[in-house]
Amino acid sequence: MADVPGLVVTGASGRMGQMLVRLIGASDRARLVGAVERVGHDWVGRDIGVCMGGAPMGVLVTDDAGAAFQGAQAVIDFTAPAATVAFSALAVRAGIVHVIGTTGMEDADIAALTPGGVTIRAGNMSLGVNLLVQLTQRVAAALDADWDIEVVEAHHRMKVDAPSGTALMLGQAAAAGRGVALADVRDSGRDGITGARVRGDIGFTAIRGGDIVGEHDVIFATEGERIILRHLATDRAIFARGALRAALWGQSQPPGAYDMMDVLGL
Ligand SMILES: NC(=O)C1=CN([C@@H]2O[C@H](COP(=O)(O)OP(=O)(O)OC[C@H]3O[C@@H](n4cnc5c(N)ncnc54)[C@H](OP(=O)(O)O)[C@@H]3O)[C@@H](O)[C@H]2O)C=CC1
Ligand SMILES: O=C(O)C1=N[C@H](C(=O)O)C[C@H](O)C1
Repeated sequence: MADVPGLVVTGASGRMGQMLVRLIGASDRARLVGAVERVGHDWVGRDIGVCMGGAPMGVLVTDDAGAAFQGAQAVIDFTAPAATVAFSALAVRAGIVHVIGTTGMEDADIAALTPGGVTIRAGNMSLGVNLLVQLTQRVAAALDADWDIEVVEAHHRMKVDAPSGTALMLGQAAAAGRGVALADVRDSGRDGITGARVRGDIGFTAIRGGDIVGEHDVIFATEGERIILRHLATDRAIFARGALRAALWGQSQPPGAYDMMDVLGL
């Protein structure tokens, strides 16, 4: 196993962190060499496998990301925007691939990522959603603005950002298909006397409840008919598998900023 890439998982106690630790632990194409949590987290200093309620995995949770990255080949990072920006500098310094699943990143966060390394960032790492992004762009390109475009997403009650990263990917694809910038046509969070829909706008609606893993509809609605493109995620493993694939793919890439379309060859 020593000849397969060593991976670090940040936010190791999180929903995605634990999913990734399990996936990497069971993989024969990568090995887990680090698990990072924030300073003061009660898992720090303990074996990650035991913390997750299983057998020891021989990796102690650390709050020292810089040390964890040294000697690894990649870090898989599903945390929060400020943490991801900080991990970016440490990943480039350590010369390792940075796979970023974190969503809710503003333009300023993206601009603050440290250049010079291999960075793979996507608001959704699943094959299905990345195909849906392409379909959305094609359908939007085929239809004119008589067709209203609405993106509806649903997630679990603990999600902190809206619209979801996936919804924004889909909105950007629809805007690209139409040949417009999403920032010019984005309509999020209707409430009250909103007035009639503006022709050409792309609307976003976010539902939050229970344990919904992630659901996305792109609705194209016109007089007398509707087209709905839909992706339903029922298992977070789809995101973890995509992230592991990205970390392995990144090992043979020159420095640059990549996304899952690059990884999947779409
Ligand atoms: N791109 C994709 O395919 C997917 C993206 N996501 C995104 O991934 C992110 C995480 O989602 P999820 O796992 O559900 O969220 P969780 O809240 O369950 O996990 C986030 C983890 O990151 C930790 N964290 C936050 N800040 C730091 C820090 N400074 N240092 C170390 N650890 C830190 C949190 O610790 P603490 O609890 O102490 O705050 C927590 O353990 C979200 O942005 C989500 O939208 C999710 C699924 C798929
Ligand atoms: O927070 C989540 O859970 C998810 N986040 C991503 C997003 O914001 O789109 C991907 C997936 O939908 C799950």
